[in-house]
Amino acid sequence: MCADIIDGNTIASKIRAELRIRAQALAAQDIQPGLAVILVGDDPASCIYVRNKAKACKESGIHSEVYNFPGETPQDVVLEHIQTLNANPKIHGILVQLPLPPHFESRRIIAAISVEKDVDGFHPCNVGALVTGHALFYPCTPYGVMMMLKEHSVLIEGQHAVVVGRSNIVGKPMSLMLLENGATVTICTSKTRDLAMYTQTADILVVATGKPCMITADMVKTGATVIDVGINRTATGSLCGDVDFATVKEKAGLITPVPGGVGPMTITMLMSNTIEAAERAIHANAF
Ligand SMILES: Nc1nc(=O)c2c([nH]1)NC[C@@H]1CN(c3ccc(C(=O)N[C@@H](CCC(=O)O)C(=O)O)cc3)C=[N+]21
Ligand SMILES: [Mg+2]
Repeated sequence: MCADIIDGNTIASKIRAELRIRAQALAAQDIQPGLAVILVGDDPASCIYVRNKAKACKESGIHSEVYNFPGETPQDVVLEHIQTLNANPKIHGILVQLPLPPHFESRRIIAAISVEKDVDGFHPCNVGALVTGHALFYPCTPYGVMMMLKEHSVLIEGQHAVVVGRSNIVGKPMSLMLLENGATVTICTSKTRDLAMYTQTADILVVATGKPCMITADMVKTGATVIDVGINRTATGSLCGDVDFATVKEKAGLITPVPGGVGPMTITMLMSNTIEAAERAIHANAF
């Protein structure tokens, strides 16, 4: 068996074309969706992501502002800036690039973002809403994964989904979204005892551990859908995922590549959440 590839770039451009139409409809009402991105420090990977986000905004008709604070900025300065953005009617979405420098408490920073502008879906209120099935914003990476599954008509209801990774950004919300769609969900970590025993029974396997090539062909069921959320930079500067793509693609039914898989979808769903926030702001202002 040789897997079909789930092409993140192709699905992302299709969704972005739809988003541009929604942005044009907003423009006709004199509203331009606005996203503020806060970056603290100069981590090279974070800088690349933030640049990609700004570029995607431009392509989708979204106004974007990037605030790059020096790494040693006091937390209170950033908290105050978030308050200013919360009150700015031109800004519909606020994203604070993670990870933050060690002297920051990410929990406090995230909690300071207005719930209506939390396009990452990381605010505790939005996490609670997701848990109870009333999400305001789906976190961008798992949202992108769900769109990829939908685009390829992957059956979710009744299927066994195994998520490897338990982060607040990917693993936990991913598990909840698969559960919401009727999957039987198993959450593992990279340290799960006899991990292969679980992954071998997965109809849908989502891997987000940050451990390069940790999922090998022997760990995957023939015909499974394999989603690789990992982005690891090798010593030579190239990118690789958490899945050993070369061997797993010979056994899986569907598989995402790295790069060109989940990454472009993450940014696209950020654009989608920002446009959604701008559309909601019109209705809120109508009263
Ligand atoms: N508050 C916050 N929200 C995030 O959503 C967030 C974050 N912090 N911190 C970092 C992670 C990572 N992330 C990526 C987005 C796009 C690509 C992406 O476009 N990847 C390209 C390759 C890009 C490259 O060449 O490095 C691809 O996979 O094809 C990757 C990773 C968003 N994150
Ligand atoms: Mg995200």
